[in-house]
Amino acid sequence: MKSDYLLSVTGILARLVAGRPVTQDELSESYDYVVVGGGTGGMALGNRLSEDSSKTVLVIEAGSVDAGEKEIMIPRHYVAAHGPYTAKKMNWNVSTIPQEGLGGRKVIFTQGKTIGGGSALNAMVYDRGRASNYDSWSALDNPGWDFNSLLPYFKKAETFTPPPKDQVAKFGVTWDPECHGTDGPVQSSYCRYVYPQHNNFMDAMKSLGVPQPADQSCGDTLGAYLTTHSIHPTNQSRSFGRTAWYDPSIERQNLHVLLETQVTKLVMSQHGDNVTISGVEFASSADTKKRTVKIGKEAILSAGSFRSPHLLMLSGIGEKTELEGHGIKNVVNLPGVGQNLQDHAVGAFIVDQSLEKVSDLEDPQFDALQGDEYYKNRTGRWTDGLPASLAFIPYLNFTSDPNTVLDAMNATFAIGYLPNGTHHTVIAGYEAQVNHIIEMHRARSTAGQELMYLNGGQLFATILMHPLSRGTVKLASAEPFDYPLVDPRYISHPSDTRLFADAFKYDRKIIATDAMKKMNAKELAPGANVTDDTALGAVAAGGLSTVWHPAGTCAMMPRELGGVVDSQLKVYGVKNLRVVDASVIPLIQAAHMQATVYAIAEKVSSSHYGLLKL
Ligand SMILES: Cc1cc2nc3c(=O)[nH]c(=O)nc-3n(C[C@H](O)[C@H](O)[C@H](O)COP(=O)(O)OP(=O)(O)OC[C@H]3O[C@@H](n4cnc5c(N)ncnc54)[C@H](O)[C@@H]3O)c2cc1C
Repeated sequence: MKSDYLLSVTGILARLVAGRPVTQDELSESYDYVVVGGGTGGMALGNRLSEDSSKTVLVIEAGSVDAGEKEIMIPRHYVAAHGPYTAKKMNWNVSTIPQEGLGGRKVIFTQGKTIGGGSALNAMVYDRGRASNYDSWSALDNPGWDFNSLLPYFKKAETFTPPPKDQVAKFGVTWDPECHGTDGPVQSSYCRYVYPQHNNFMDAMKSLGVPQPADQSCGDTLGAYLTTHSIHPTNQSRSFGRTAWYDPSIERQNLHVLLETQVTKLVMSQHGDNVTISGVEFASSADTKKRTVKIGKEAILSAGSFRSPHLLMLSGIGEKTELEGHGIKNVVNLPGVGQNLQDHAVGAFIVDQSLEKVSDLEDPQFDALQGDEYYKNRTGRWTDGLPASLAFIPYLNFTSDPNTVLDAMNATFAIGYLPNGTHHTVIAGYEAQVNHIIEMHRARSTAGQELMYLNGGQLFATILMHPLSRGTVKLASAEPFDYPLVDPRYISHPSDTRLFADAFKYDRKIIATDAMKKMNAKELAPGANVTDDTALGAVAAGGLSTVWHPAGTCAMMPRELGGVVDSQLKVYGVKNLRVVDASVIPLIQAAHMQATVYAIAEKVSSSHYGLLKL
């Protein structure tokens, strides 16, 4: 075990242990940067910030580090990545509060609690939103966050590998190398196994006028295609926060990672209106003694869309009345904290089709053979298990009634569906967002739904890309080990239900295409007898779930629009505190999350925003 002594910038002689996580007793008294949460954004930051060997960096992660278990690493076991195995130690195991729109049902909300956070448990889809999505961030008064400005950071995080020749020949995959990175830490490649039914899907989509984009990473995501995943192309295993960012940096002597420790509060000093973070408080459990570590330069919250706002509130940053209601002194009155929660809800259309039996991994003998093939050649069904055939479809392309749906989204009416008592600045921010959503739908410059064609076409999953419903994250109590109350308020805006009804009707058009008829595709659910919008909406509500994409709860927007961080991701009213995770996304993009979170971390840790130079 190597050890060393370094002089930190604050002049404190610090004992730094390299090559492994540190224990609480091995911590230095002070670090230049303390990153709270070693998840998707946090571990990327920990890595990038510690590239400068003159800076000391501490990452504090509530979970532990995986040991390369098959449940984490192998695509075939993806479902296990948010199943019982990981539930024991890598998942926060939380649910939403009862959802009014879902008849009081709670939704289980998997959240990673390990190095890599969500990137360790997710379905590995590695994609980007449409250019207009990021351009709308910029238009919400965040200069520098349009697609073209973000593209270099998407590329910086990525090493892209094109599909093998046989896959190109069989499935017509296209790509544009100009839009990809070649030496970033995160691997992006195509799943080695592709269902033969992918071609039926592509043909069906084509016959309905849905094109295949040359490469979705270039800003034009609309259309149907085979997506890339964060998978290592050689060994067909997960590329994520641990493999991409933690493993390559843990040997650095200026980086400390403290595991199984929860940050409980930010320690502040206040002189008049000047608020500075002087340290962070942490503990390994509710029963153990709390300790603190000092901060030389900045604290960075990367605890995810539920826990970053939670920590702000526990520390006195948030809506005054809510905090005081829990006996917490309000240091900065920031009503946007924990508001503006957006998530991608999903509804299912179930299909019976007989082209090929696709669930044969349930046959233990077949599964074992496929396992052997995986370990020997890294091919076969074990390299699948993930969503791969996707279509991003503009709303006006699948609704039968374009004018009515857009009129019903009207921002002036939409604010009536926000939670009672929403602060006027948050309302103003929401109105601005809704206007952007309507504009993107009208111009067909974004997707209304992502259609996932799963298990070779046995399940069509509709994911609502731009929800108008907004939820909240609130304190359950002032006790830091009590998980906050998560209320996504699914389908609280009626337009969201309407989109699911429109999508189900469109699914019926898909299975009526010649390409699907060849597979004898037949609707199993909702069922042909369910036809009117109200009944289809009720079916959607009955089965509605999440694809675990919470965002927006520490939104990057002006303060007068309910924003929590400015366009440098600095928390308003505090001198040296940033948030770098999915919570800063002001308006959720029509895409999955991880590539965007990495791009955010890459951008903020580049010299552009001066984080490294402060
Ligand atoms: C099951 C599942 C499937 C998904 N599928 C996909 C997909 O296919 N593609 C995609 O792009 N996205 C997917 N996502 C979403 C994506 O993974 C997340 O949006 C992304 O990982 C969020 O990154 P983050 O940095 O905001 O938070 P996280 O990665 O969740 O990181 C937060 C970290 O902070 C830690 N933490 C929290 N509180 C504290 C505290 N008080 N003290 C110390 N540490 C703390 C947590 O343990 C966690 O490690 C999926 C997510 C899930 C859960």
